[in-house]
Amino acid sequence: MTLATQVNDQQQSITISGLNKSYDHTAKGELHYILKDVNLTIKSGEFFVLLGPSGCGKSTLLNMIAGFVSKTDGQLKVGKSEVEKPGQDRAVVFQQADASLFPWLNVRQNVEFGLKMKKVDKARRNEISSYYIELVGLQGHEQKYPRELSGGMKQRVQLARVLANDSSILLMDEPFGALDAMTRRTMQKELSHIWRQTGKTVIFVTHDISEAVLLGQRIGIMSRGPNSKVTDIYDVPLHYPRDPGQPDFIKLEKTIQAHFDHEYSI
Ligand SMILES: Nc1ncnc2c1ncn2[C@@H]1O[C@H](COP(=O)(O)OP(=O)(O)OP(=O)(O)O)[C@@H](O)[C@H]1O
Repeated sequence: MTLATQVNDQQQSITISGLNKSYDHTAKGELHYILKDVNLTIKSGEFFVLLGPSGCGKSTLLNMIAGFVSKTDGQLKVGKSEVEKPGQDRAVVFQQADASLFPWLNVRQNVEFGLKMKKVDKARRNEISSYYIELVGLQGHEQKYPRELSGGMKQRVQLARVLANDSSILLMDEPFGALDAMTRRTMQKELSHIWRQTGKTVIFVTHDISEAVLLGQRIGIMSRGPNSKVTDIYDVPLHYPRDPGQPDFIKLEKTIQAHFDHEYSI
């Protein structure tokens, strides 16, 4: 089965220019910036990784793109439109799948939830959910409830639901951070495979250099906060699927590690 008509129909890039975010003021009454002068363009269909130390503002930036958090000033556009609120073109995958799955719905019902809200008819819902359940490797588990699933399986349900809703942009906030190493590696492989199959735009937040090099076409490095911004962008000129044992992979990992070592040594 192919759902090719369902994807790639909303191609749009993300343009961020002079973007600032402040929640409060300093003692002198000046704005205290979490993010200051963020400039970034993410191409449609790109797999872009945001990498930075804990607390630098990665989630804040992702949530601003999602429309959950408002900007203080600057420009943040998806396609030609300024982001002002959440939209169906953007979907967020959180670190904890538990918070986003409905415990009273089984796997298929969770995956179909958004489609039902959009009043997609039952036969089509079934077709779409079957496709994505298979894509994330959950066939045979359709009737199970979240409490009967492992952490990795729940994360797959979250991913299948987001894919079924057909947002063109996936915003992923450390989605595999809570998984054990083996499950995490499997999920990374599957996500990379799914991205290559669907052509969606992915913005993936992590503080794990190896994960960034494994998945991203480009890696945006965020500086330590406050006044955090994207200071450097690394291209990852490695073919997929990538092998973390490969010399060029290790070399890039080391280069990025040296970047952080340098920043923290000053
Ligand atoms: N609602 C809020 N009000 C005030 N400050 C906030 C709020 N949300 C986040 N912050 C602050 O913004 C900064 C960036 O937080 P954010 O969660 O974006 O960082 P992060 O890079 O995603 O961190 P981590 O990798 O640890 O998840 C932190 O100093 C945090 O305390």
